[in-house]
Amino acid sequence: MTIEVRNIVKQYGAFKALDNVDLRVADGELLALLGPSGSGKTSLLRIIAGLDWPDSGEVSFDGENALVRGAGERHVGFVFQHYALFRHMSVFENVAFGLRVQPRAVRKSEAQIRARVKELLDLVQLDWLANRYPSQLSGGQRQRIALARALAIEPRILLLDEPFGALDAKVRKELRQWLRTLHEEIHVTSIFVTHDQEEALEVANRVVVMDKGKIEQIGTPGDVYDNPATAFVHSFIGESIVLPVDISDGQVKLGHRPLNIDAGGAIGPSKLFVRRHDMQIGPVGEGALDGTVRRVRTFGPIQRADIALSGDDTLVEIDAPRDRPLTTGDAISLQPRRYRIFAAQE
Ligand SMILES: Nc1ncnc2c1ncn2[C@@H]1O[C@H](COP(=O)(O)OP(=O)(O)OP(=O)(O)O)[C@@H](O)[C@H]1O
Repeated sequence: MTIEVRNIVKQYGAFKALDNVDLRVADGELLALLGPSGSGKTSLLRIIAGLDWPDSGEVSFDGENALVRGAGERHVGFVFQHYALFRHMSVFENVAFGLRVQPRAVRKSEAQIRARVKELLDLVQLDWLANRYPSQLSGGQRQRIALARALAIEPRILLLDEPFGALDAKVRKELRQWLRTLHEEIHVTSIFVTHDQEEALEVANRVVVMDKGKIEQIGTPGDVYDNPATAFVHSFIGESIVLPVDISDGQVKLGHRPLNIDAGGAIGPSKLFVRRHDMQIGPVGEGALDGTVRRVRTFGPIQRADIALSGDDTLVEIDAPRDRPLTTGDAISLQPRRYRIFAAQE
């Protein structure tokens, strides 16, 4: 099932939660909506689900207008962060629920329902928990059952809103892998909302980065990380060093210091973005910036160092491989290996 969203505007009073959003989701995609709190992710998901309506714009599923249908008629499965399972029902009955309440004309027989629930519990690898009650499950198990329940009605679209948000870091990581594998098996068009960039980059085929009700960039995880389209995307995804620069006559200056890097067409007050691991360390005077090492922490294969830049002591945090050991007090130079320059925003 393809989803097409066109020119969606959603206002709450004078506040625009969604400002002309356009999005096309291909059949079988696993798409992440990623953005900071309040960027409009949930508002967009609710409109696609049929739980809310836009002030203007269009939503279609496989080319058919979805806005004329309510949530119940859209054949959409949901999983939310706190998707309360029915406490008084066993795991089996929770998963069976959607099938039991279907209209009589399409309802499956008891034997078919039992077979379908068994199949779903196998799919989420929790068949051994069928007779337990929700209070007897871990948080991660509950979310997997919630997903089995959402899939019971064979939804054409699966919508997940921070499905792992309430779980601890280790369980989240396991469930990410699990969701990806599950999606490869079932291929239902899926959109999941997260504010966690690692989760989005690790799980999704494509990532939609949102800010202030607008889409900033749509791309593969590789695209949004390696080729951020805007300053916002660069600072939101991955850790970056951001330095205010000024560009005139093609020359990039940090304060009064010329940096000897290519301005790439930018003019006037701008921001230089460099990933922490993209700063090459060299002898003083041989890079774009000189500085002094202030502090070094070593973990795993990298050393993270605070460097005070010569001139105004601006501190930048860099990641360097351990084969070039840094010591507090070292005078060094930094040369951006890869960088982007964006016009400074007011
Ligand atoms: N019913 C409502 N009435 C008024 N304002 C609302 C309502 N629902 C959402 N908003 C506002 O719209 C904006 C977008 O909210 P939304 O829930 O879509 O953001 P989000 O990106 O999902 O954020 P979070 O990650 O915190 O859930 C927020 O500023 C929010 O306060």
